[in-house]
Amino acid sequence: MADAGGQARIGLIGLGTMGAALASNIAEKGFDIAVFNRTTQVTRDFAAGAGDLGTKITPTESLEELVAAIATPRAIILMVPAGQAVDDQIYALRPLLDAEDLIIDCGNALFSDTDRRVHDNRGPFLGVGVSGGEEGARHGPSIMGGGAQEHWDRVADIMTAISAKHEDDPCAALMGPGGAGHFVKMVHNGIEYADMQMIAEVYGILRDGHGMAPEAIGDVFAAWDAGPLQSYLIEISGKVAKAQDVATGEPLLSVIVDAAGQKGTGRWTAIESQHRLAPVPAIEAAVVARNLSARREERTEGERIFGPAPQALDGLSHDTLERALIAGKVICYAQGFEMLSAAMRDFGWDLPMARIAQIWRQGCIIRSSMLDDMSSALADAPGTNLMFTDHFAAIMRDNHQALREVVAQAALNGHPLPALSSGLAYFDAMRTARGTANMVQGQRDFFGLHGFEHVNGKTGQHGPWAG
Ligand SMILES: NC(=O)C1=CN([C@@H]2O[C@H](COP(=O)(O)OP(=O)(O)OC[C@H]3O[C@@H](n4cnc5c(N)ncnc54)[C@H](OP(=O)(O)O)[C@@H]3O)[C@@H](O)[C@H]2O)C=CC1
Ligand SMILES: O=C(CO)[C@H](O)[C@H](O)COP(=O)(O)O
Repeated sequence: MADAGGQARIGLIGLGTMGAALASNIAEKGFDIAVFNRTTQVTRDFAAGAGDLGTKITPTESLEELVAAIATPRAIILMVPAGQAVDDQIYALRPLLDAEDLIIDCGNALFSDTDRRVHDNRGPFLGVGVSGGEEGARHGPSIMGGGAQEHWDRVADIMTAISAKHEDDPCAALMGPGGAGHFVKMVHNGIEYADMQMIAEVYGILRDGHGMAPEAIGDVFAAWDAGPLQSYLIEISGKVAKAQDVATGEPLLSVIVDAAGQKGTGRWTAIESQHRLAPVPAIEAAVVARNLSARREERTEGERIFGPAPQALDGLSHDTLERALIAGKVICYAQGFEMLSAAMRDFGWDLPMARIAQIWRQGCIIRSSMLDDMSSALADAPGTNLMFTDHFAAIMRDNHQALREVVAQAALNGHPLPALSSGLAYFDAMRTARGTANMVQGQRDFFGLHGFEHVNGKTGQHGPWAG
């Protein structure tokens, strides 16, 4: 689909893991694409390895050459690290572009940066969240667009064509204006963090509590992947557990250091949730767990001082663990969707909540068989916490006791379960009509005359201590 002058329909900058895969996907769907990478050899290698797709790909070795290779009005995708690299790239590109040329940041930008870039009046800009890792980018990611409708419309055919499909329904949509697309992608990653952490916590119980070998743990996850927990993350956890280290023949898990990396999207979700007064404790706990995992020397010293914590734990069946994870999974998504609701309220966005659940059904990291029902639940009861919708309330009724048993047994036997336990506390707090914040209000009024609301509805009340 080159234009009459033989120019490319779209350009892409950044041929790393995601950019190379996305460029190949775009070319495969029939769109001519011009590509550029900071390190020229990467561009040459990419073009040399493009095979049949080579006829659709124009490799370029300068920004000027890239810009000249794209039909006007131009559209150029950025697939470079979030932050300064994106600003630098925009700064370098804009002087070479026409006023109506569109820049599309498909990396994991902080949504407020995207908001700033959309509104900086330097030219059309979209911030687009892309999920699915390298495989998704190559064969069909989930795509969450943000920016003006008229700008999205200019590339909607490409976004739709390259996206994952769920029974022919494309997993690509415009979420809203400004940074809405990157906000939704950030929350997607927050849910991803919490779900991954809960799976890792159950892995710990199977390993340290039940003394199971990785291969056998992989079988358990594989069996769960055929039931209500069916999801990409459960599937790959089974595969990770079964993988072997090529050099030693040992289970791969036994040679991987227990310190989790992070690029920031989970941390941003946790921080932003506080600004929005949107409780997402399971997501926060997952971020904390990654931070704790990095404290390897201190953890080793702690074990020397106190002895190893996790003890054998025979009382929990696989069925109970599966049920606990089912409840945990619902809680992860409930917290994520609640955060999206808070963003709608605070930013005046009209996020398509049910559609978001639909475009997460394929292509993205948190794809799960539960998302079909989540989409229906969010459509039927907009604004309702997912845990309180008919379908998911029934799931929580059936499974929260298992989550309780797992958290209780784990606590008694020294297994740290930060995400599962905070998920349970969230559930219990959200089902308690009369909580304990009356005490906090009493304390605040005692030391600071902050006032409290009386149960009779009168506000600005004070205790006797206030005189
Ligand atoms: N990996 C994943 O699973 C996913 C990643 N993302 C997001 O996609 C974006 C790209 O990630 P990924 O492909 O994994 O990253 P990689 O590290 O694989 O690739 C980064 C690319 O950006 C280029 N680059 C780096 N710094 C600069 C700079 N200062 N100026 C210009 N170009 C630069 C690199 O060029 P060079 O060859 O010269 O180094 C390379 O082409 C990130 O925002 C990431 O968060 C989103 C979803 C999934
Ligand atoms: O966006 C992604 C998946 O959806 C990226 O893989 C991201 O890098 C994952 O986050 P982190 O590196 O912090 O684990």
